[in-house]
Amino acid sequence: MGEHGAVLGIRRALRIGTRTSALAMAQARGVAARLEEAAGVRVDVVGITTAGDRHRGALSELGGKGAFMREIDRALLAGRVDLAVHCLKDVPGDVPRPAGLAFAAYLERDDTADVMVFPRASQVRSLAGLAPGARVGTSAVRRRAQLGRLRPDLRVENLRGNVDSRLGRLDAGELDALVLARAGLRRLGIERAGEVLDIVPAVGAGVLAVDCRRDDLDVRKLVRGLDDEDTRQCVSAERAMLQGLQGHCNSPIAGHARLERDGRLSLRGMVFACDGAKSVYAHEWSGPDEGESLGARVARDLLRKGARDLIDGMPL
Ligand SMILES: NCc1[nH]cc(CCC(=O)O)c1CC(=O)O
Repeated sequence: MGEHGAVLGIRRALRIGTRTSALAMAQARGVAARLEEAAGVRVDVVGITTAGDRHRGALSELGGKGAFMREIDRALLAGRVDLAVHCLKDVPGDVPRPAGLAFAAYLERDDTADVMVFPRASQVRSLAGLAPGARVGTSAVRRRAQLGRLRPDLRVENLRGNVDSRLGRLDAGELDALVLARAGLRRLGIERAGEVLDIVPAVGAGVLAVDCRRDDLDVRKLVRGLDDEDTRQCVSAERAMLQGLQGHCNSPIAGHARLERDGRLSLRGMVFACDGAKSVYAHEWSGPDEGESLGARVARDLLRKGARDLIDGMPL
């Protein structure tokens, strides 16, 4: 047993709670493997079905917020699991996280690109190649709005469900194209040629966050070893912007922070009307370690430019 085995006392194995989708399980297994290697403890993955996964209808019927997290938060707080792995992109910005939990690590950011993929049988391989009025599947209003700006003629259809079932419906000919995160496809080991879309990513895109009980200092210390400092800086800015905008889990909001070569943080934020016909944009810089105030500043600028009406104009 490694150095941390002793630190963890009598706990000979740690349990990671996560959603049961193939993507969530693959992500959690990746984190488990890294922890096992770093700490020499056994790490098991426990799949937890959430209300959001069980529910087939519109998410608004569940009250929207946190439908994919509540059961996992409870399991973690109750000690049924010791850790949880979340796509930061899916963590709502308008509901506070439970006070007893803390993100102990943000893994190094993966790809943030949104890609358009096409049916295997189709000859079309680009957004520009789609026929007028072609059907494109996505459930994210951020993607819908930005597609509307690029190709207002497309028929964007609301499509929920896991990546595999979406691709199945695409290949079955129900849709002419689908927009997905390239990071998700990579983590699932799915090879599909697609076109990277020139759209602004979601807040937290491509970032996995590892959640722990706040008072579980042994585990927090161990998990902190997986934290990527540059990613933490960027997400602190993006999340502060989202909080400043009180964005919900499916708001028409895009935000992307980067660390410039000179060490400054840069944050671009955009808020759209649902068809993309209107939008507001802000881009600001700050020194390093000033992500929170940078995010607040960009949010204020967007609100001053009319973001509130665009966000509230969206049905949840
Ligand atoms: N809402 C689903 C979701 N949450 C995170 C990812 C992909 C990985 C990431 O961006 O962290 C996906 C799949 C997708 O949007 O295609």
